[in-house]
Amino acid sequence: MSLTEEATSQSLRQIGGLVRDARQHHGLTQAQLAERLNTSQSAVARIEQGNQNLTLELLGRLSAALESELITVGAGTPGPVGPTHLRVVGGRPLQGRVIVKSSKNAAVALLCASLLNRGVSTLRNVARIVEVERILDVLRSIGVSATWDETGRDLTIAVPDQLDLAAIDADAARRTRSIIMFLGPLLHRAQTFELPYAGGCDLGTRTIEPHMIALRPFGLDVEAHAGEYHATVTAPVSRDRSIVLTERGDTVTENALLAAARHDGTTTIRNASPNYMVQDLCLYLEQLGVRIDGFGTTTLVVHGRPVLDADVDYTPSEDPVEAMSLLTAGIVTSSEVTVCRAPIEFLEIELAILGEMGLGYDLSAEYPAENGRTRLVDITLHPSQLRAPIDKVHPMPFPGLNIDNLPFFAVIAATATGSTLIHDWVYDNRAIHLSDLTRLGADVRLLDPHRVLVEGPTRWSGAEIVCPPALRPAVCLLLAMLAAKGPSVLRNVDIIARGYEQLYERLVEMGAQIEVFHD
Ligand SMILES: CC(=O)N[C@H]1[C@@H](OP(=O)(O)OP(=O)(O)OC[C@H]2O[C@@H](n3ccc(=O)[nH]c3=O)[C@H](O)[C@@H]2O)O[C@H](CO)[C@@H](O)[C@@H]1O
Ligand SMILES: C=C(OP(=O)(O)O)C(=O)O
Repeated sequence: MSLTEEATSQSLRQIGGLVRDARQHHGLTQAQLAERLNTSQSAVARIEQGNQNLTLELLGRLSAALESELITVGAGTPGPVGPTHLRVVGGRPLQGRVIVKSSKNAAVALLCASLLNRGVSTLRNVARIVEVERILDVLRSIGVSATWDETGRDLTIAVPDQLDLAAIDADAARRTRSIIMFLGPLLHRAQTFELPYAGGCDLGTRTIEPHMIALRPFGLDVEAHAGEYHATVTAPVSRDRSIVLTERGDTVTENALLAAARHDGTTTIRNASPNYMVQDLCLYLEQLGVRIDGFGTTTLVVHGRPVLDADVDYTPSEDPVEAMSLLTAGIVTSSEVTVCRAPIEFLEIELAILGEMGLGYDLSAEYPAENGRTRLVDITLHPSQLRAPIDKVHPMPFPGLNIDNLPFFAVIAATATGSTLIHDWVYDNRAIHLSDLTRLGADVRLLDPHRVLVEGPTRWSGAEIVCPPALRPAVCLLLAMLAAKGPSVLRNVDIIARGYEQLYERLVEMGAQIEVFHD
């Protein structure tokens, strides 16, 4: 063996060791990692033993599958590296068409809902995002079989009769708030159980009290201590009941639906959220045989069935927040682009405000999403001179301006002439992150933790910024960098993968100049 061959083989063994450690850290078997990579278990075994030549492409897929950039190939020496960064050269118009992917928030609700089904749930066209992988890790850790098909888009989920809740992947669970939606399905399966605290983005305190109130009529009592929710299902439950949600929250409505689905009787949920992810969940539950009256309204009447056992096939709808992100990319770069498959019902208020601000756009005829209910359109943007809206921009539970779409209005307002007041009454810590836009030349003043005043138009300039620990504000910075002439660097962008699939690649396809790099 020559010296070069010796060095290569040593490098491959080192990489193999890193892959094995990372895989075990994630609690994955070789077969599970193989599934994520779309390869065979024997190929993973060869990689871990250092007996497999590695292309850059395979290294990239390994890093994505293991949720972290473990390996870099620089100057011939592999070694551990830190987070992912972006180098952006902005000021270039985008062009062409971009297709909106299916939603993160429906995907996580449907994954939790699959716990209700004794049959096999096939979920199609599921977003390949870290948030989905986290819930899948948790499901697999308790014994659920979840398999991607060979296209990597469709998931088959089969739940065993007995779940191994003691083996729950607490690390994955703590990194997502959606774990809270295990409560509704699990209260039918165990009299006592523990779940790790729900986590997620740093948006300030997010109460789970409405969930406790909504699930109490189903006999659920939860005590929180030592990093865990200790759940007991004891109280006797009546056949028919009416629940009034104290907040019209999305996941609390979903939790109430999940609990009601297997309750033998009728549950009326008042002040329910009719938002997009709730609608997807209702449609899936209907396929499981649960009748739900009031679809798309704030009063849902659920006719539960104690046993849900059906092989179902469901495709969640397109993500309105992704659509808003892509629209914002087009608006702030003054581009003529078409955002295809946008769920119009969940963007109407956003578009009405943008129309008032002077945005020119055309809508195609409506067509149905795969779920048969959600109305989609293609939105073509025309470069427009924007003016600030007369009234403040503020979110409301649906039907209102989507809370997750609000941050994008800060970037858009910065390109408009005049001052825009943005009022995020919802999250304590989200508006604060928008003040990072000043680093790119915007005039964004934080009036208090919930209100920012944006004065436009902005002469954007490039800068180097570290991503805030919040998904949407992080994407807002990236989009502002697309508007800023010259180079920018956005550091620690891994949080974006929590909710967006191939965002950079798709923006690059539209003409953006974005390069991924590591230290
Ligand atoms: C997985 C998922 O689906 N996540 C979405 C869901 O989270 P989720 O349903 O978990 O949202 P929260 O329950 O945290 O609600 C968001 C905030 O709004 C407040 N609140 C909500 C409703 C209401 O009527 N009154 C009220 O005050 C809550 O107290 C909280 O501070 O809804 C949020 C608000 O749309 C979105 O940002 C999240 O993307
Ligand atoms: C706040 C968000 O999501 P989550 O509820 O998953 O934290 C979001 O999608 O912006």
